[in-house]
Amino acid sequence: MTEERLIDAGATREDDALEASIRPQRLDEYLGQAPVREQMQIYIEAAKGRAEALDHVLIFGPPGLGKTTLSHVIANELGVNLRVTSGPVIEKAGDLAALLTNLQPHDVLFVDEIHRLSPVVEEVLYPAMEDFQIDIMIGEGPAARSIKLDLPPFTLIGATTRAGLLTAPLRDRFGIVQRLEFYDTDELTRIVRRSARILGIDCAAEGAAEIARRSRGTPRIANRLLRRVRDYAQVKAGGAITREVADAATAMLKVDPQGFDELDRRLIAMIIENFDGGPVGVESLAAALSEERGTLEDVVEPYLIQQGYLVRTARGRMATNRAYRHLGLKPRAGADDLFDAERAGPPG
Ligand SMILES: Nc1ncnc2c1ncn2[C@@H]1O[C@H](COP(=O)(O)OP(=O)(O)OP(=O)(O)O)[C@@H](O)[C@H]1O
Ligand SMILES: [Mg+2]
Repeated sequence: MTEERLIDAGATREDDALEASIRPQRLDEYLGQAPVREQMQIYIEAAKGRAEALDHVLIFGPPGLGKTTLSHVIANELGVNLRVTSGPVIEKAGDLAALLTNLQPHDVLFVDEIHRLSPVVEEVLYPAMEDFQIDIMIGEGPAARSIKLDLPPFTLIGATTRAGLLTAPLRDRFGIVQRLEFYDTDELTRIVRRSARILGIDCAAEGAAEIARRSRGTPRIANRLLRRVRDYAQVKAGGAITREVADAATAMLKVDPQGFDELDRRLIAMIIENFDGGPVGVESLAAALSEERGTLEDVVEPYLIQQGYLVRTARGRMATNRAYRHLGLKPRAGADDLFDAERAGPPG
């Protein structure tokens, strides 16, 4: 993919630039995700009340739903420093040791893409998480010996789009596991209105709702669409984002009313037109679409499944009747009954 997709949930440079001003800092600005927010509020207050480090937190969910944001919010609410790193960046055990030994008591160490830690580094992390201790090797050859170092009590926050790729021992060491869900239209509407307020954009409630509906359940996309619609409003409509303006702007941007992007549509069309509606294995699908299997599994499928356009069955992916209708095709007779029966089986 060379061209940047408007609806792509991944972060871009422009996102990064505006990020600082609109990223929620406190729990009460973190909209939606009510169960996560309520639980975290209790855990944070309890840890502070006991003057302890918060238990380690694993946050998982598709790109752009607020994993990084939540980790910042948690550190802010705890009133501690946040150190940020990521799985692929920590190459050697020594890199991790250096990070850990530099923490202040109760600090948060945020490890993004934690499923990409190397096994050697992961080994160092286990005793660090469990006992706040690390074993490091001093010297080389026959004279080498390992010494134990005490660490300050700290909180590890791990984020991943792929909880399934985490090793069991690592997963087990997180006392708190939070799964982020796609946002509904009301929640995204509130997020758009909040961002508009901060960026000084004149945006009516119905305009915000229109943007929210087309944002693929994802705050990052909602914020990005808001900026593009603002451009349109400024040049074509005197600045204010009304429902009509949001409609016209998103139509110009060719954003699907369902918020689907090009890849969503290609995937649905591929299953229906080339694989007769499925079931088709994810590898075949990835090859046919010239996409990586991981992209399909982490980025594309979760939303399509949540919206009921796709099901994962033991034998592969299948398009639902809703997917047929989305492409303006006639559903296969009795197809969804079959899916319902198969949905009960293990995912494949
Ligand atoms: N609950 C929320 N309320 C308001 N805005 C949010 C919320 N969650 C995320 N955002 C906004 O969405 C943007 C993307 O969120 P974030 O960077 O935390 O996603 P992520 O899950 O870490 O994505 P990735 O997997 O790509 O790292 C942020 O700029 C933030 O402003
Ligand atoms: Mg992130």
